Amino acid sequence: MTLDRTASDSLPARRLLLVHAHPDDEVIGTGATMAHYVSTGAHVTLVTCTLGEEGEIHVPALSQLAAAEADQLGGYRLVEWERACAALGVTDHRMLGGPGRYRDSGMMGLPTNQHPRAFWGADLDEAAAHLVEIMRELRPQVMITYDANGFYGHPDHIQAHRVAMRAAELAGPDAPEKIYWTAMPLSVLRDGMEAFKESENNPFADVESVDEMPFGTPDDEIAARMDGTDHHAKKTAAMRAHASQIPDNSWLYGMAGDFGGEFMGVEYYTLVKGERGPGEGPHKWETDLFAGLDLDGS
Ligand SMILES: CC(=O)N[C@H]1[C@@H](O[C@@H]2[C@H](O)[C@H](O)[C@@H](O)[C@H](O)[C@H]2O)O[C@H](CO)[C@@H](O)[C@@H]1O
Ligand SMILES: [Zn+2]
Repeated sequence: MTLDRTASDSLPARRLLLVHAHPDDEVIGTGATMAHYVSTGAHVTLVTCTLGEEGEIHVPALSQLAAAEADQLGGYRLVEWERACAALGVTDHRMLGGPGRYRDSGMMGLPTNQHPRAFWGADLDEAAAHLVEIMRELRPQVMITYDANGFYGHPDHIQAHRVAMRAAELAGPDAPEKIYWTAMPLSVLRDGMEAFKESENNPFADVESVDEMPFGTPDDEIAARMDGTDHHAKKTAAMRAHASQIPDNSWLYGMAGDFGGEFMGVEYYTLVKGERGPGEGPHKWETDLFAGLDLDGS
């Protein structure tokens, strides 16, 4: 079967697709990876599934935009999201089904999960079809999304995982050859707990052990370590674009500042589809998500 030539013929040889739930997830979990691949000439496509309408607001002057007030936070976060993508150098950023198609479901168990447009209640195949269309257009070789728990259990993250994986099933020959899920090695979590012990803004303050965290992956189950410390400043600038969600006193800035690039500029992944390419270190972690792919014919 010969495929209709798609837009991908005119795109760079390496094409990366990321599927995230809300504006700001892209930078927190994968900002350095995105900046790295943009800077090395790959085509990076970000698909975000909701506008983040149910988010908290950490800028007092914007408090009336909240869902329970003027319900305008989604439109505001769309602009933050575009500015964050610009800071990372990402020009291809899309909302799944178009801006406003799927609504932020709120935290698990809240009544907002039942909103008629809540992403959590979306029809899986209908939502996946929007992503299949993008896969057919771009034929990305690599896709990044979350694990089945959505990394930390948020319903929109779980649904983003389900939609991304379903689309990869439906896309057939246009599906990504390699699929990664965002992850945090237990060794890094432990080091982070230790490093933050004396910090006044300690995100681990209420945690006795990493086993209490909703995320954490044994080091030998991690497949890739993306060192984007060269892009640590872009990631920080992109975080600042999400000011309604990431306040100036956020512990994330503490990570970026006090603990250097390891916590902010390095991002980790498990590999759930495709062959692992050559790697480095005791666990042979890949340092390139396109490692091992034949990019000539793709
Ligand atoms: C990083 C992320 O996924 N943020 C989501 C999340 O935000 C949390 C929510 O506001 C919660 O009430 C806070 O206690 C928690 O600190 C926040 O991380 O959920 C929001 C609502 O669905 C979502 O808009 C936000 O992007
Ligand atoms: Zn999120």
